[in-house]
Amino acid sequence: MTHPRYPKATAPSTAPSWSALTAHQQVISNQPIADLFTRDPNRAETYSLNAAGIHLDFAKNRIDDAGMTLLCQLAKERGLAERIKAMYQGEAINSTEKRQVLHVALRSQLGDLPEHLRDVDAVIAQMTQFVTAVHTGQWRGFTGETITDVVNIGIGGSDLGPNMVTQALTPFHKAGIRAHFVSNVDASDLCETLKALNPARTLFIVASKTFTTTETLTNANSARQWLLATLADEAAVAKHFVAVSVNLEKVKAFGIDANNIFPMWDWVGGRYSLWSAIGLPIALACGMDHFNALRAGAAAMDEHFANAAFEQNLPVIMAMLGVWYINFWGAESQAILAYDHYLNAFTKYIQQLDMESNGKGAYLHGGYLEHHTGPVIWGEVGTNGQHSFHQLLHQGTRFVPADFIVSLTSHNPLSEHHSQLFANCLSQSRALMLGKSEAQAAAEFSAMGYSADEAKQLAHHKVMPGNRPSNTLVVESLNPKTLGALIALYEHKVFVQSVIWGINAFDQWGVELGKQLCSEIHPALVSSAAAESFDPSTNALMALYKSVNQ
Ligand SMILES: O=P(O)(O)OC[C@H]1O[C@](O)(CO)[C@@H](O)[C@@H]1O
Repeated sequence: MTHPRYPKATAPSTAPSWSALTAHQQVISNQPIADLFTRDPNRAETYSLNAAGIHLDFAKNRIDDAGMTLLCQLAKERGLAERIKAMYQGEAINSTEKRQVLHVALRSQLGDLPEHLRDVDAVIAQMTQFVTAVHTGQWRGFTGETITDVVNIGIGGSDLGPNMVTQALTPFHKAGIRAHFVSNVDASDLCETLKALNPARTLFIVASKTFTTTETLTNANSARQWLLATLADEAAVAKHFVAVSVNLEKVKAFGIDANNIFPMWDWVGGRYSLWSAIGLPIALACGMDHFNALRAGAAAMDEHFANAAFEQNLPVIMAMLGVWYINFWGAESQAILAYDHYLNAFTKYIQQLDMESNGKGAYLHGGYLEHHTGPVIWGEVGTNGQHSFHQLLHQGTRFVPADFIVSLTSHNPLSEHHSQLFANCLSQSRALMLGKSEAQAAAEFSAMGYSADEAKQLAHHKVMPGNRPSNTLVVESLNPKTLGALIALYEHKVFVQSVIWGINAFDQWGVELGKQLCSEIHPALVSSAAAESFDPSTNALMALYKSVNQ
């Protein structure tokens, strides 16, 4: 990466531990992970930590004590302790947007909040009242029917978090109410969702921090038309639409009753907002008690993150191992492999959290980076991924660190399903670590009856290099509390990495250009005039669209 300006002063490579880590990587690069267990019989124990109901086993990593010490030293040299304090104390650490970053305040337990954040309690109280009213049938639709279906209309942080958590907490859903999520401007998303719904029993939540997001406003307008097509009275909107936003004026202009607005604040980033009223669909699906337990789980992780020494700090350890692989081993991606079907949407959620936060190329105080930042996040629930892309994890030429996530117990204890699932999870991390040597592979072919020559030749195709690192995160049970802690763990991991890299994890200017261009392209696309003012490729593709749509 070559950029014209590069301020050496803020580069992480100027930290004394950086060059020591570069040298240490050379020392350790030929060391099999399995040998680290031989050298240190207590490794499984010493490379495991527990906090907020989460057990982290990071023993299957290409790191030793000296390396861990250097990584923690790097965190210290980059001023991590001060940055954590600055975030918790409400300094405007989102400096490019001049904003505080206070998602941590959203999970403070009631009564804990300083004066200027008391609004959080007020919104939680408003949510509690509303959720109770919907659940008890006190809140009814325009024709007097109770609400059976809630449709959250939002995108990005106003969709991925609540959507993922609502799915993950399916075993905790209340009977009689279903949550749906519409995010895509593709009408198929909205139309397919509405197909099975009765307008008289449907409540829409328009979730948009800014209330300017085109996809959300387009979907909300179409949802309102769908509602009014049946209920045929503008007054129905007040009984079927609520909104969550910072932008109260824009919500009112849309026609949503002032009493139906759940406020949020500019100090909550979209991808960190599921703890605010953006979590309303979670609370409606599961009840306020479970929503508060989710917040409490996150609060327990917040406390651990703020107080534990770096050497025992789960988010710090995971973040520094990520830095180790990205900046010293050349890893370009990170697999998130949840062995829990309820975490089906977890990787997608982490994609926004990590990639929108740390997909950056400039230093916090200006100047371009000369080192890599956030990885490509990808993955799928186990065991499904095993029959799809794990081939690449095991034998591909790429180096992909993986996080395995698994529960000790199942919400559906059916015959041997859970033991099979758990065994598969352990087998994958073990296979990644151990691999298979050429001699082992050849012996397997010989045992199958191949000649010595054939066995030798075919062996290459069965060789697995091994030494592919992974973390394993274990919870006793996937419940609101452990899920809250798990999400907060990843939030803080991402923040720690941003501090090491010297970037701002809390802005997202990179998404703006596409929005700007769309505001130019869309009017030209629907105009009858030929599009000629764009690049030739774009002009030609617009002409193609117009040839069938006009
Ligand atoms: O809640 P809003 O303002 O509609 O924004 C939705 C999403 O759009 C983004 O700005 C990116 O396009 C995300 O950061 C945000 O979560």
